[in-house]
Amino acid sequence: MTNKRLTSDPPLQDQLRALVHNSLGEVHARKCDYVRECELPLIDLGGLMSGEQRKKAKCVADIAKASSEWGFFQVVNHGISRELLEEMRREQMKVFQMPVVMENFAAAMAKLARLLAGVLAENLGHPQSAFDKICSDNTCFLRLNRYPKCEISPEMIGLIPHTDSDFLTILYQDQVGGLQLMKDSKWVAVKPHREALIVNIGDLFQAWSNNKYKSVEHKVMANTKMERYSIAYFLCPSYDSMIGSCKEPSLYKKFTFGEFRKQVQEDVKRTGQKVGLTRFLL
Ligand SMILES: O=C(O)CCC(=O)C(=O)O
Ligand SMILES: [Fe+2]
Repeated sequence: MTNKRLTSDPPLQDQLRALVHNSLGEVHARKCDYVRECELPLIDLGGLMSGEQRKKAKCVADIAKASSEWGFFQVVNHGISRELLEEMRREQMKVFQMPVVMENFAAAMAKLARLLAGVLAENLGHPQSAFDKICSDNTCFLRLNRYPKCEISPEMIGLIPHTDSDFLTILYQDQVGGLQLMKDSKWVAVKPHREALIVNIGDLFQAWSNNKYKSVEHKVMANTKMERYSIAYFLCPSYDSMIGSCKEPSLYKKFTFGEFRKQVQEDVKRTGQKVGLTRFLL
């Protein structure tokens, strides 16, 4: 993730600048005509709703006239409240700010994920930078999860049991709860902590660490009263990165992240389930 991408607002500003620059010659080559401001035909739609036939007919005639003479018109008394329009505008502005916030968030998560992966690598006698080169901003990603409430049953699954196909995941969850993980062959529910982010080891770290670190099955149960939101950041290597074991004898065959993903996708397609790391056991 480059600084350029972070500071560019709108995101494609550089490309836009080049485009404008290239087309400027063309614009100046044409004669610069004076553009007059106009007032579009303004139609009061109150007439349409009125019980008075005469007013209604006048309104219809105005619409038809503007449609044939201008092909454009503006309407007032249209029935859409100012509050709704303004609320929508505020939401629109948020949507357009979203990519910038997301990029900043992903960059901060990436830094933390790399720090933790480095510490775990060092603990097994490898340099802290073991994953710096192979982890790629192009394959790391954010997943924005929403779990609607389910009033019918507290047993409703929000996200099926799975392990994560990455090195390490960082999860920012709200206070609703619902995340469960396998501990000593039993499901346990994670108690939300307002200040804390959750970190879990993924399949690639389990393979790299030769089973020292565990990629544990987890799932999400839907809440009966509240919807739940979480954001997960997945630290992944580039697809051609070879994932070997950090020590011999290795329990797993060597594989690239690309091969691993392909195998997972094929298994899911064929059996409806992820088989995961056991596919690569020696
Ligand atoms: O929402 C959660 O708590 C977990 C999400 C998760 O496991 C995932 O996105 O892989
Ligand atoms: Fe997960």
